[in-house]
Amino acid sequence: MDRLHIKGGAHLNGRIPVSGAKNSALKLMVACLLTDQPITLTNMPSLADTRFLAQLMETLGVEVYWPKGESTCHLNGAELKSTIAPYDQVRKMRASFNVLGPLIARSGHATVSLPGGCAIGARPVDLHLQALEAMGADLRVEQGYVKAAAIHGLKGAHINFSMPSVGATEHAMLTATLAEGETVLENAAREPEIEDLANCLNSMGAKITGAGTSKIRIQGVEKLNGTTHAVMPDRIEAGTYAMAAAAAGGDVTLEGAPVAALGAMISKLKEAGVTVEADEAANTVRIVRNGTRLKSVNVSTQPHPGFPTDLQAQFMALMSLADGTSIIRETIFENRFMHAPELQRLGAEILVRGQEAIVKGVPQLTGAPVMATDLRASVSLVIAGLAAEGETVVNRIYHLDRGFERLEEKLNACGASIERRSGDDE
Ligand SMILES: CC(=O)N[C@H]1[C@@H](OP(=O)(O)OP(=O)(O)OC[C@H]2O[C@@H](n3ccc(=O)[nH]c3=O)[C@H](O)[C@@H]2O)O[C@H](CO)[C@@H](O)[C@@H]1O
Ligand SMILES: C=C(OP(=O)(O)O)C(=O)O
Repeated sequence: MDRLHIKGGAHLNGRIPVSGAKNSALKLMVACLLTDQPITLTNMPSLADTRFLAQLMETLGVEVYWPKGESTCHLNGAELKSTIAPYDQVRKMRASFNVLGPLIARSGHATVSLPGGCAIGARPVDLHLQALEAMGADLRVEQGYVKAAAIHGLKGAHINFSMPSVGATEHAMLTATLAEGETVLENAAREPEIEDLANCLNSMGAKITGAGTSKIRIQGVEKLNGTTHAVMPDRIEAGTYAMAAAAAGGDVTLEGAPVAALGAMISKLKEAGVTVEADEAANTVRIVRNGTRLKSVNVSTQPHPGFPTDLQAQFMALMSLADGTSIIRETIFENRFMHAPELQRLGAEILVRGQEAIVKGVPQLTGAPVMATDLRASVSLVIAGLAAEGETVVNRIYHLDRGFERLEEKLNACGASIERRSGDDE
């Protein structure tokens, strides 16, 4: 298993290009199931998750042309050959479950394994299933699979989500594009990736309005066309590198950053005493911290436009070094503090009480062997390792490879010292 050896203590200086967003790319790939015409996605991040989903697409009969090292992915679902998404190809990530509705819309039936993804909470799929049932799908859950059929086709429906769910909103929106009549989604999630998906679907001929607000209307159409669409930049990757620069110190400019989507993160960094220069026209964010100690800041994760749960672990690494005590509340997932005991190995002082972590900042962290437990937890350990004195070894980095493209290369280009080695955990 690969691990990262990080020599901490160096300031980061330079420019980091932001890759396409994993959480957008995955749902955009699923959209190819809705049409028999080719879809071309540019700015595609080459990640374990996107490559793995490409394999599931191939199992379903989609022709995928995406050479290694290229950021353009061609998907052609002219003829689907299967409507079964097997356990082994769905269990590793959340987004793969979103093939269920599109397969029903396209073929009238589907059998899809219950999903996996980061182990950060119970993560039920009840809202996904309720939305599909409201559109007329008959569903049974048997032996870990959802078996679905819509003998009379899918019909538009009025769906009022009991909580905003990113995955359920996207799933319902994808499915409703080909349902008969109008679908209205109330209390929909407002994450920017939902807007990205709606823009792509509209360019395929869908009729979606309101994406990015809590009320989305989808007027079903008979057929969708192919398209070419650029995946939006990854706000979580951008936020992660912003926090890495803030923790290690230095002067880093993020290039191709989705500035408008980073509002909550930028204001928290500023509160912590970091200089942040965001330029929306140039799509850049400059992060500067030289010498001054970070200030402690409280944060509570919230659905967009609030502070994202996918940046909570990274912010905890940062607050481990702040002057004072900060309270970090996780309100989206019930088990997303697994990085706390690992950060403690580096000398962080963190007390977890239910949904709150109380972080008492220390002046200096010290390198140690740690273990990655999920995607964002892993990268929080990289951030802490960059700021720590001495060597940190992050074991089990396959989690990291799910969501960060060329992480060592990007950080080393700014002066970090990160080396990937294979072999047993240390
Ligand atoms: C691939 C992808 O895009 N993953 C992101 C997506 O996950 P995902 O789409 O899984 O997250 P959701 O927004 O659905 O989850 C939010 C909350 O709703 C709950 N819930 C969700 C669905 C459901 O049917 N029933 C239910 O109770 C979840 O357990 C969680 O407590 O949004 C999360 C919240 O921004 C991010 O952390 C993930 O990185
Ligand atoms: C939680 C994440 O991914 P997934 O939803 O696939 O588990 C994430 O990207 O942080």
